[in-house]
Amino acid sequence: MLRSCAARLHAVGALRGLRGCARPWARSSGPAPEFFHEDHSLPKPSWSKDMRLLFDQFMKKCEDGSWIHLPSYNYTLFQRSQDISAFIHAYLPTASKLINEEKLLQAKIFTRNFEDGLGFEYVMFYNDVEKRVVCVFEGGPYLQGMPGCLHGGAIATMIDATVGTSAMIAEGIVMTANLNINFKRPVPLCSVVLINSQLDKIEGRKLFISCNVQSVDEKTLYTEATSLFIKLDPEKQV
Ligand SMILES: CCCCCCCCCCCC(=O)SCCNC(=O)CCNC(=O)[C@H](O)C(C)(C)COP(=O)(O)OP(=O)(O)OC[C@H]1O[C@@H](n2cnc3c(N)ncnc32)[C@H](O)[C@@H]1OP(=O)(O)O
Repeated sequence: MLRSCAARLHAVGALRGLRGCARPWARSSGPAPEFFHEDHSLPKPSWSKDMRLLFDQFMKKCEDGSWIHLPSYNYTLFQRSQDISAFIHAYLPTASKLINEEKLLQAKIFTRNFEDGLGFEYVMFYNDVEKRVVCVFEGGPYLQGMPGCLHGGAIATMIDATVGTSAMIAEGIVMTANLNINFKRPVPLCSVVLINSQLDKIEGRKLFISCNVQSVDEKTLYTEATSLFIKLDPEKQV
């Protein structure tokens, strides 16, 4: 079991551009640039007390191996342009006709490219037995929607990232087909929330993952969501 869990986390690593992972579509090899080495899910001076407290609590749970801390980087997928190109041609051939490959060299994960403390601050943990990914998330002042509240799109983004991580761990290369969100209470800007996701079932290429967003004391249920992810089939012309 640990072996298969490690294999799937390895797949997530590959998706995030970690070094040394098997990438069947990759045509080149060699060391990754330095920017891949910074794990953005580790404590920073800009983190709030609540964020740090929850990080420490989850890291404690990681000690017996039941939970795993998931690293996170600010550049996406692959470190070399030919890798990106090979991936897109293999998995997204229709989209590839419209993609400007020069611009791809500048691509970054948008949740990881705000100044520290101003945008998305988050860290995820994974429990293989329970098939859960939990994200500790604090939305900074640049994510305001209604005055004093987190923008719904920012919440949707982090839900997508959390359930997407769960889907990638389970099945590798997936895309969101459906994300259904009920916003039940406004999330206060700059507060820490817990995004709890649960892999409910897998049917063929379809992965069903549910999710909720709660306050740290678990007294307020802010948001509930369900999602459908589809494992990409390189034989299909998506
Ligand atoms: C990187 C590290 C960062 C860190 C990790 C961060 C993670 C972030 C995750 C972000 C992920 C995204 O936002 S992805 C971006 C947003 N999503 C997209 O752009 C996807 C756009 N849609 C598509 O490309 C396509 O529709 C796909 C790939 C989803 C599915 O196309 P397909 O492969 O041709 O599959 P298809 O045959 O149509 O469907 C397969 C089965 O699923 C069903 N199905 C398909 N879509 C739906 C649907 N919306 N609702 C219900 N059912 C559906 C079909 O009926 C069928 O069921 P049956 O007949 O078999 O029963």
